[in-house]
Amino acid sequence: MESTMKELREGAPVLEPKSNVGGGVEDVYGEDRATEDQFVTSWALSVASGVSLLRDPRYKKGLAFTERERDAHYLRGLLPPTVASQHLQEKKLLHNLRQYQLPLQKYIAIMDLRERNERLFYKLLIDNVEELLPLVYTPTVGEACQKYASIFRRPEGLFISLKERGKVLEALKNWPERSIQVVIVTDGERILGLGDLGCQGMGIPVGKLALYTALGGVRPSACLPVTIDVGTNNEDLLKDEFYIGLRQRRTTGQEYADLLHEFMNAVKQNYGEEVLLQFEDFANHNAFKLLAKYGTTHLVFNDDIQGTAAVVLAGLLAALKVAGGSLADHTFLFFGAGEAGTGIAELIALEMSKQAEASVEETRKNIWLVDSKAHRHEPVEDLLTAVKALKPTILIGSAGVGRAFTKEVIETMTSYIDRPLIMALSNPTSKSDGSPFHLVEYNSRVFVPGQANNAYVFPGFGLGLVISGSLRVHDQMLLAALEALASQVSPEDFEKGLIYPPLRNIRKISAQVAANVAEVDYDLGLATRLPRPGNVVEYAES
Ligand SMILES: NC(=O)C1=CN([C@@H]2O[C@H](COP(=O)(O)OP(=O)(O)OC[C@H]3O[C@@H](n4cnc5c(N)ncnc54)[C@H](OP(=O)(O)O)[C@@H]3O)[C@@H](O)[C@H]2O)C=CC1
Ligand SMILES: CC(=O)C(=O)O
Ligand SMILES: [Mg+2]
Repeated sequence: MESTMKELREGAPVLEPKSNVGGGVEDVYGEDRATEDQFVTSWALSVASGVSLLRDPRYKKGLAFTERERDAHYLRGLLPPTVASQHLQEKKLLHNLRQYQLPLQKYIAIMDLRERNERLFYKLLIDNVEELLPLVYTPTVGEACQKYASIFRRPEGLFISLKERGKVLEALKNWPERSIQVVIVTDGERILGLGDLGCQGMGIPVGKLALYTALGGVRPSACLPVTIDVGTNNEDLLKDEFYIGLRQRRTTGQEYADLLHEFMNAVKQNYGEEVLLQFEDFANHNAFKLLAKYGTTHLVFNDDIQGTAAVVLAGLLAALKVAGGSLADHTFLFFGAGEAGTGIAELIALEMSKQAEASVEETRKNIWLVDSKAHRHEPVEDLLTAVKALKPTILIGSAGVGRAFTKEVIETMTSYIDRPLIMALSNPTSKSDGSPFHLVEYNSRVFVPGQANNAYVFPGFGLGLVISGSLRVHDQMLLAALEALASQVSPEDFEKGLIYPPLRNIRKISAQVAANVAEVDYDLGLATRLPRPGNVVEYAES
């Protein structure tokens, strides 16, 4: 004991970065085990101790510091005598959180926890994912973005505005972490279904990256949330005296492209070829262009287009296991022909062409998309007329418009098919048919509506790219990811009418998704972390 104490006081034993399988993902900082109730060595530039340790959100444990840690880290007298387990801290926090009436109050409380005690935040999120996901993520994060200026306490993530033109690399270098593996970037123009929230869109990359850690196991310090601020066309924000972003209308054209280009190149220059850049909540007119432009030079992934597509197709494949038949037996109608709708439609067409050995052009013929103007059909007035005319057997909502799937629409579908498949994807609740949904009790039976959300795939997908050191995203990886997700739906889930596995299993699901994605990376020769691990699932789980 004496010698251990001495060792710790004189500086904890140096952790040798282990070159474990593939290299580059070794847990030098102990973060991968961050939620375990374990002895903490507080690595910073120097070993933090005393008051500075108690104030360090990454290493502090509050009352959970053990007697041994209190001696080793000069904490004697700075804490009350009780040593509380992490489990007890978690119980107290959950109790406190449940006292708040409003979801936004809960959001503020949980994000405050993240600022105070990162380990406890992630532990809480991991253990209570079903309860807390709607706070950290959709729908509450949408409200938080709308009210971002008024609840703003301290900056989170990196803000790259037009003021940083020519200095983007400098701004990246100001970020305290060096080993970044995942960047999520938004320009705030299409935040969920809420439209242009400008600089206040930052809540989205921050929330999604919290899920990268909690759901996908990527260490927090390797995650970088970024908001590109090129102005906003939201008149209310421009008039709001508390607005935190650039007070000008959105820059477009060359100026926009130049800032994005400088950013994309600076990220690659600073963090290397294998850094994953996830585009999130860009408006339609930029999202497809950016993905096409940078898909060949960077490791980029658009969650709204690609992640959503993988999740929805996984749900369809799972549903077909119950309903029988194949994708080709169905007529698809999308309400909303944007990033989500067309992304899903294209992936369905690709999978159908694989299954039916037909051309993608041919398989697209069973898929219809409706926006506020109709196309390749006599113009139709509304969704109901479209349903009557096309008789879809699968209806997917991705228009960001609320209350569109009326009783009449559903009843029309049930008039020609016993069990239509209906997926309401739009977010958040105020702009949708209500994802996530409440339980429904009917004829003494309780129905649990599933939530088709890209959170089922992106954390595992990103982890797969990270652990294999992928250089590019390929459609085959999306197919591999969705197959992994669909395979996780158990007979018990089907029994309950579910086509997605419960979110409480999400870390296991993410590991499976990651493993499938990494396997494709290796197969396609796009992986740089060599040698290829023997058991990729175990590797992802580790
Ligand atoms: N569940 C999930 O995982 C995901 C959900 N989403 C949600 O899906 C929604 C759409 O996102 P995204 O596709 O990226 O957005 P886009 O802006 O790219 O697309 C929206 C589409 O809806 C159409 N639309 C808008 N208003 C109407 C209307 N009144 N009637 C018919 N069509 C309409 C638009 O076309 P036009 O304006 O020309 O009519 C456009 O085709 C959002 O609510 C978003 O939050 C997105 C990604 C993932
Ligand atoms: C879930 C998501 O990515 C969206 O609604 O934009
Ligand atoms: Mg999104």
